[in-house]
Amino acid sequence: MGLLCSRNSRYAEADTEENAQAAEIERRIEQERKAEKHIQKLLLLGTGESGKSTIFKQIKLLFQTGFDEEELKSCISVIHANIYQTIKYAKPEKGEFAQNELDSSKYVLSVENKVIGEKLSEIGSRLDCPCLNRELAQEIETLWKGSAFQEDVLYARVRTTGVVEIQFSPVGENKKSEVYRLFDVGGQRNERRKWIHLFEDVTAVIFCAAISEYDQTLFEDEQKNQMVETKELFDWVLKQPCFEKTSFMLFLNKFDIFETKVLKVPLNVCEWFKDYQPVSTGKQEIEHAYEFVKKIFEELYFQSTTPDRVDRVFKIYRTNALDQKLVKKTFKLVDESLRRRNLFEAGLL
Ligand SMILES: Nc1nc2c(ncn2[C@@H]2O[C@H](COP(=O)(O)OP(=O)(O)OP(=O)(O)O)[C@@H](O)[C@H]2O)c(=O)[nH]1
Ligand SMILES: [Mg+2]
Repeated sequence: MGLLCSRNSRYAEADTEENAQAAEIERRIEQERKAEKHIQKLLLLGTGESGKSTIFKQIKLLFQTGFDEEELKSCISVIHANIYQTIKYAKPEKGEFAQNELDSSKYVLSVENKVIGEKLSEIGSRLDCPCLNRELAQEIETLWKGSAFQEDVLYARVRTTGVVEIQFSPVGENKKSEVYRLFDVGGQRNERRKWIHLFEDVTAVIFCAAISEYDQTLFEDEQKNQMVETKELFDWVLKQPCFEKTSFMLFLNKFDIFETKVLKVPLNVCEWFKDYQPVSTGKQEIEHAYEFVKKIFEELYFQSTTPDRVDRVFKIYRTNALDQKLVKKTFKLVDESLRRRNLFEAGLL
């Protein structure tokens, strides 16, 4: 018996040693794999409600299939906030959702998902919210994968606090292991002091400006026009010493709202756009107004960029963050532009 025990313990020791060696090899392989990859840091910046998190969610849906514990937790709160809207096909409350009319046909839940949704919603409303267990996690995952829920999550307005990050590679494009780390931050004034911690080694800033906000005031300060706040923030970001070589991708977002609004509310209600003169009606007028806004942002960019930074990359994109195809197309352009930049810097272009 004693002999057996000591033999067993020797086997166990050998096993542990082998395991440790295997773990060490795996660690080294992983280290080498990481070193081979070219990690690029992207920051989503912009004022509150400009659409940063919506872009972030879209990119996540496009490039990441995994589902981690943190997501499961935040999922419960989103479900609780929104599931009743989904289940009852009720119109969302103003301010909580995107400002467009919802197509209720997209929101039909399966019977199974409806039952799960109601259960989770009840849990979310309890003060003693239980810990996540396997069963709950599976149910959340089932609900999460439903198309109605994916739509709902995109429309949900959850103000970001702190910093959220994903890492991904644009796959399926026959490209080398290019890896992006994308950061989403809160855009409201009290959140912006946290940004500075992220400003080192940034490959590109994706600056979101909601161009439909020209007649709106800030959530944090009802006296302040949102577009003027965006102007001041963009100017501040452009002048940051850390961004000397950083590329700037300006997303003129919420174009879908802009195109209907601009025909009803003249652009020049905003003091930054006071020189705007409408020239036409319909589609032509929309294009004219958009080009005006684009030009004004371009002028601001060049005014705020000192001569030693003129070789920074600066691109402007017209976006609607709710449109996944458009976000995909836009991100592809961003990706191409950054790759070209890398080749140029490496002297290969
Ligand atoms: N119609 C429309 N709605 C949008 C668009 N982009 C975002 N939204 C909606 O606008 C609201 C605010 O979007 P968020 O992505 O949460 O904004 P944010 O910039 O992350 O805001 P903070 O976290 O406060 O900084 C949400 O209800 C979105 O669904 C867009 O292009 N078009
Ligand atoms: Mg956000």
